[in-house]
Amino acid sequence: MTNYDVYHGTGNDFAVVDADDAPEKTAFGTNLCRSLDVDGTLFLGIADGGERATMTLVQPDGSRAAMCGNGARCAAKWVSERTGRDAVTLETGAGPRRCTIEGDTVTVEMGTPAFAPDDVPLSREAAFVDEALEGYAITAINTGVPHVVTFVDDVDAVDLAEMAPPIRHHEVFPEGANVNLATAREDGGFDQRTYERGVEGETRACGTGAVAIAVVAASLGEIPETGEVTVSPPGGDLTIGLREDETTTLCGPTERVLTGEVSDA
Ligand SMILES: N[C@@H](CCC[C@H](N)C(=O)O)C(=O)O
Repeated sequence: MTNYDVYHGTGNDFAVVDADDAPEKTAFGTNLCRSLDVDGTLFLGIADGGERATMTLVQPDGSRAAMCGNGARCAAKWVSERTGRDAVTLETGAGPRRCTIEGDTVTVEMGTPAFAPDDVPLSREAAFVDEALEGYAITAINTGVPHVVTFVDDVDAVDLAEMAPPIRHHEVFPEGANVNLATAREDGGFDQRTYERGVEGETRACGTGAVAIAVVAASLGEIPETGEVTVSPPGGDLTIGLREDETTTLCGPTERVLTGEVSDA
């Protein structure tokens, strides 16, 4: 039997498994996603007494994602509950990500987002900034994984399940893209809805997507280039920090919802 915990970060939910307990990750992680109906399985390997941990995300379709903002928040909370530490560096496919834990609130250093075609990646040599694609004005960015952001009058008035797949699978994105809708609110924040690659559907929150919305909004002159902005997916509020050195942070609540065990067979 293998033990697991289920956490969510603003409604983005994950099974969390000790990497040492699961020699095979892809089939095991995919099956766990499907049986628990969660957005991903995180395999975590604590190292250096809890100073560091490796993080591998297996998604419901069997794919692996280099980075996951809400997954990183849940992972840091899981490590903290085992080590008693209030900080951990997660080794992700997108590089090391320092996380700090204060009670149930976790902040992740999300690094520097990139618009360059090789970084997103794009199958062309020019960045994709506020340009029409499949009927929407979109901007493409990598915040650890590829994202598309489009600003609309009302995120809830759009049929995300219908509009997102042609963009998510468009040939201009050789590795695909997560698709984010954003609506500016009068309080300076943004409403968010995200269709996620790997889940192949809408999730209740996406951390790398929230960072993408804030950074794209700043780059288009919609909000100041530095400071904090609240981005609100259906699952709650996320605080995005935009720094002068162009690095970003993601902060929000986490919650452990259940603990269980599953047969390895
Ligand atoms: N939910 C995540 C993003 C997970 C990765 C994404 N589905 C992909 O395949 O790129 C987040 O909180 O950032």
